Amino acid sequence: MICLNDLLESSLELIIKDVCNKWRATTKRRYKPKFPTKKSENFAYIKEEAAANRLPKVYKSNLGIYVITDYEIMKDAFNKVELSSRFVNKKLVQASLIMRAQQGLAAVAKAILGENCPFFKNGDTGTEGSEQMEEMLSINADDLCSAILAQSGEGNGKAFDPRVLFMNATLNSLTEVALGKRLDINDPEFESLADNIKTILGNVQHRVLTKVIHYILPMSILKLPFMSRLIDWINPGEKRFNDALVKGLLPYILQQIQIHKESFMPGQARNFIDSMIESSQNRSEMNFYSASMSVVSLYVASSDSVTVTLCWLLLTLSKRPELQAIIRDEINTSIAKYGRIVRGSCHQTRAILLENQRHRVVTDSLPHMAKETITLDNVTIPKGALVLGSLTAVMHSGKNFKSPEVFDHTRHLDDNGRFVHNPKICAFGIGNRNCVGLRLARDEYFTFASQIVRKFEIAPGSEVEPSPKTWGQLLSPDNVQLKFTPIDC
Ligand code: HEM
Repeated sequence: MICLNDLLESSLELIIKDVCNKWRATTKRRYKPKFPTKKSENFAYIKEEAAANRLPKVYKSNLGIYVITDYEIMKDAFNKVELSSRFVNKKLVQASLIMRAQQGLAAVAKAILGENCPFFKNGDTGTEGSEQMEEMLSINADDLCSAILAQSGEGNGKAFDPRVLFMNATLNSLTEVALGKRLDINDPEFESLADNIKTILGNVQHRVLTKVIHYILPMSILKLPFMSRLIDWINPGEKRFNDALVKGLLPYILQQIQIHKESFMPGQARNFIDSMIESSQNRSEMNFYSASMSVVSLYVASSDSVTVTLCWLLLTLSKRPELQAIIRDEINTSIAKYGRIVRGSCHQTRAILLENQRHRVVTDSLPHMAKETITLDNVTIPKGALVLGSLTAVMHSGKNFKSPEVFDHTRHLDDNGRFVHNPKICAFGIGNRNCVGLRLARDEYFTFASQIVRKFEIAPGSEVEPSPKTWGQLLSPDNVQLKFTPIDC
C-alpha cells in the first residue's frame, strides 16, 4: 500500500521538477545571443560568450542573419551545395548590370580588348610551380626587410607603423601571381595600382550600402538614367570606390589581359590571367567583367588580410622576446642544415604563427546564402537567408581550447615538440567556399614573418596598447608603433 507520505514526497518532487524546467525554459528564452556587426565589438562579445560556452550552436541573430558557432555543424553545413553561394539574387545582378551600363565599362573593355576577343564575345553577364613561388616570396621578403630598415632610420630604432610596407609587399606578391610581373614599389605603375586598391579597401562599406540601396529600391527607379550619379551623390564613398575601380583598376587589368593575349600559348598558363584566357575559350561565364573582377577580388581579399595577420603577430612578439628567440633559433638552424628555410622543419615557428591566427581572429566567414530551406541543429533556415560562420566562436570556444584567451603556442605541439595542425583553427574558413588564396597567404605569412624576425629584434614603439579596431571586414590593431633593431645574420 502506498503511504500518504510517499505520495506527498513524489508529488512535491514532480512540482519542483516542473518549476525548474519552466524556469530553465524561460531563462533560455530570455538569453538572446547577438552578433554585433562591428568586428571589434563582435570579437569582444563572441570571444567572451564562446569561452563561457553560452552560445547556441546555430542561432538567428538580432539582424536576422543565421550564425553557426559549432565547428562540426559548420563543417557539415559549408560543404553542402545549398550553402555554397554568396549573397546574390536576380535583382542585384540586374541592378549591377544597369549601373555598369551607365558607367560605360563595356566601351572601355571593347577599346582595349577588341570586339573579337572571347572575353568580349562572352558578353557581360593557377599559379606557377611551388619553387618559383618560394623564390618570389623570398625576394619580396628581402625587399620588405630593406624597406623596414630604411623606415626605421637605418637601425636607429625609430618607431613606426609598418602596415603600409606590409601592404605593398603583399600587393607585389599578388601582382606576380596574377599578372606575372614584378614592380618596384617606387614605380608609378605600382603606386597607381596600390592607391586604387587602398581606395577600394577604404570604401568597401560604402559599396555594401549601395548594394542595400539596390536591394530596397524598385527596379523601375534603379533604371532611371541618372540613378548611378544620384547614388554617388548620396553616398560619396561609392563614387571613390567606383572611380578607383572603373577608371583605375579595371582598365589597368584589361590592358594586362590584352598584353597576355599577345604572347599566350594554349596549355601553358604562366599565371592567373593566362588561366582565365584559357578558360574563356570554352566557358561562356568567363567574360571581360568576371575576368577583370576576379583579379580585383584577389587583390582586395589578399592585401589587408595578410597585413593585419602579420601586424597582430609582431605586436605579440614585441612583448614576448623569448618567442622571437625561439623563431630565430629554428630559422637559423634550418638555414644551416638545408641552405634555406624549410617550413616543415620549423615546428615551433609554425605553432606560434598558427596560435596568432587563433588568438586574433581577423575575420569570420563571408556571408553564405541558403539556396534552399535547410535545417541545422533543429534551426530551420529559410531559402534566401544569410548564414555566417563565426570563426571567432570556434577558435575561442572553451570546449575546443583550454583557456582560449591565453596565447599559448605549445597547444599545437605534440610530446616530441612536433607541430600538429588542429583543423578547428579555421582562420581561412571551412568547406566549399573557403579562402581561395589559402596557399599563397600561408606561405607569404610564414616567409615574411620568419625573415623579419630573423633580421630584426622587435620591440613595442609606444606605451599605448593598440586597441582592436574594425577595418573593413577585419579586426585590425589601432595605433600600431613598432621598433625594429637589425640583427647581424
Ligand atoms: C591571412 C590571410 C587570409 C585570411 C585569414 C583569409 C581568410 C578568408 C576567409 C575566412 C574567407 C571566407 C570563407 C567563407 O566565407 O567561408 C576568405 C575568402 C576569400 N579569400 Fe582569403 N584569407 C586570407 C588571404 C587571402 C589571399 C592572399 C587571397 C588571394 C590570393 C585571398 C582570396 C580570397 C578570396 C577571393 C575569397 C572569396 C572566396 C569565395 O568567395 O569563394 N585570401 N578568405
